[in-house]
Amino acid sequence: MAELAFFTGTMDCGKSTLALQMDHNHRARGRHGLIFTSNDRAGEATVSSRLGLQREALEVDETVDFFALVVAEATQGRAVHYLICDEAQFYTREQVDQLARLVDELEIDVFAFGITADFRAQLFPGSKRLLELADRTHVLQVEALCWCGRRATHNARVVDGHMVTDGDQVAVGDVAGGDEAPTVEYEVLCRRHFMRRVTSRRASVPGPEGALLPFDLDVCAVKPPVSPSDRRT
Ligand SMILES: Nc1ncnc2c1ncn2[C@@H]1O[C@H](COP(=O)(O)OP(=O)(O)O)[C@@H](O)[C@H]1O
Ligand SMILES: Cc1cn([C@H]2C[C@H](O)[C@@H](COP(=O)(O)O)O2)c(=O)[nH]c1=O
Repeated sequence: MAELAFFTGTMDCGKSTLALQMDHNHRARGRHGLIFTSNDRAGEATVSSRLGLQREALEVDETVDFFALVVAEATQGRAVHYLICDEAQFYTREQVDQLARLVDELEIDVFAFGITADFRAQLFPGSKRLLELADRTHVLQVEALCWCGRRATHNARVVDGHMVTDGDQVAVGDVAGGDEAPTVEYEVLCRRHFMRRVTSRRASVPGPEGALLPFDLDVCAVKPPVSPSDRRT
């Protein structure tokens, strides 16, 4: 039975690595798949993992019709067994509907990968629709960590060293510590430090508390980093 599976998590939790591994495993068993991505950091039509793996892919923009594309492929004698869809947060709602149709009407497995929420903790359109439609949703097991040692759950955007909460939803960029100096930088944080806008940079510079994001949250103190053995599970 074909399925629509959504693999999600923060930035830098291993989604693209898993996407390439899944493609490898399915291809190794003689299945024919198509790999899609959108706005990968490494450039157009590429799925790249921070572990160094990279593969050519089909670039998804708003004109792509997954259903028509797969039918055209099959009509030319190349039956498609599965799709790998990276950076699926950037897909449109209609495109995710097309992916679900491929599963239900043509029995094609669709494995989608993407971050759930943007730098304001608001759902991306593609992720929202995937959460609504997927047969199963997996939060990746490799946890990216906040500077405090807790599990990171949020993606903060950092501009000129400061966390921002205004701007375009889409701004391609990397987490700090990547190979190249990013134009737009992101840092993964636990919820409490995301809400209080305490990035690693701010945590190391004692100063007044910043304004809270507009969420209803009890006051929580900024604590020094905890060692892995003291981490909460
Ligand atoms: N030098 C490294 N050594 C070991 N693991 C690494 C290294 N660099 C990155 N990683 C792993 O790769 C993960 C990021 O993988 P990637 O597929 O690029 O993430 P995502 O697509 O979710 O942003 C990190 O969480 C880390 O586990
Ligand atoms: C939070 C957030 C992220 N992005 C961009 C930044 C990266 O280019 C991708 C995520 O890629 P990854 O493989 O999961 O690291 O999304 C964005 O455009 N807007 C945001 O709010």
